[in-house]
Amino acid sequence: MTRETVTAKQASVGAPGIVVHRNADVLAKAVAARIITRLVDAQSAKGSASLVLTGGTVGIATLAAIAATPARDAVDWRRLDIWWGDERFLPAGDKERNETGARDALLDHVDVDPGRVHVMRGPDSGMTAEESAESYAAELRAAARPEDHGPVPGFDVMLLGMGPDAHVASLFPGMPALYDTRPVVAVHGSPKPPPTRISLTLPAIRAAREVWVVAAGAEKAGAVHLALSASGPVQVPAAGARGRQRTLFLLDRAAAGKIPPELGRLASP
Ligand SMILES: O=C(O)[C@H](O)[C@@H](O)[C@H](O)[C@H](O)COP(=O)(O)O
Repeated sequence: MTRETVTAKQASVGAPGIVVHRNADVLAKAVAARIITRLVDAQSAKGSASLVLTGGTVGIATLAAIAATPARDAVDWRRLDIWWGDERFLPAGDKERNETGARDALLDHVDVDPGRVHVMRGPDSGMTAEESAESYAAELRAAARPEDHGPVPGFDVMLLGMGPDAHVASLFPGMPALYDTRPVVAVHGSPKPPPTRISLTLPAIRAAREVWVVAAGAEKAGAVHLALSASGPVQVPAAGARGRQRTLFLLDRAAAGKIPPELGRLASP
């Protein structure tokens, strides 16, 4: 696995770390290995772990890479809480749901505890999108502990795909969800179909111990550049995606093509 990392300058406290891989396939496999290690460490330290999943090509490819590696058996899947950063507001089983993609890629192939797989409900639940968002917020609040200091649990790892417009989850530039202080909101009029979604907001994203933004392809390079520069999160939502303890941008070379010079040169061209 070829990995180029930005110079040590980038590793300053608070600044996102950047790790660049040869291509999207190596990226997915490398993120899979990183997730497995992080979950094993968390379970060793505190007996359980929590992982927030994302939709999108890299997000789902990463889950498939986890399923494909024997190292997946190092994770105690029964002691893992699984959440979503966003969901398309579609009926359970719809192939366009992020949940369906995650189940097909990984969750149906490992021994998860169904009671610890926290899905964002669709219209088949009888709830409106707003009610589904409120229901998910209540589930998050019930899972939060005193040490989390808020209504959202301190997720060990939150995976976030990123769009070419620098959206993360279903937080699209300039839309009302970016001004919302609640942890979960309904999104209407999403520029990325389908139009109605449920999404964590930036305050909920920032409750995570670690936020890992994963992106591949030249079409993401501009958004990566903006997200790593001094951009405002309303116009560049990925610029607001920061973990309490650590933030990583896990990229392929194409998506890293416009890394700002002030962030250091890639270790090798
Ligand atoms: O519901 C969704 O669509 C995702 O959660 C979304 O945030 C996705 O991760 C990005 O749009 C990147 O998607 P790609 O990796 O397919 O470009």
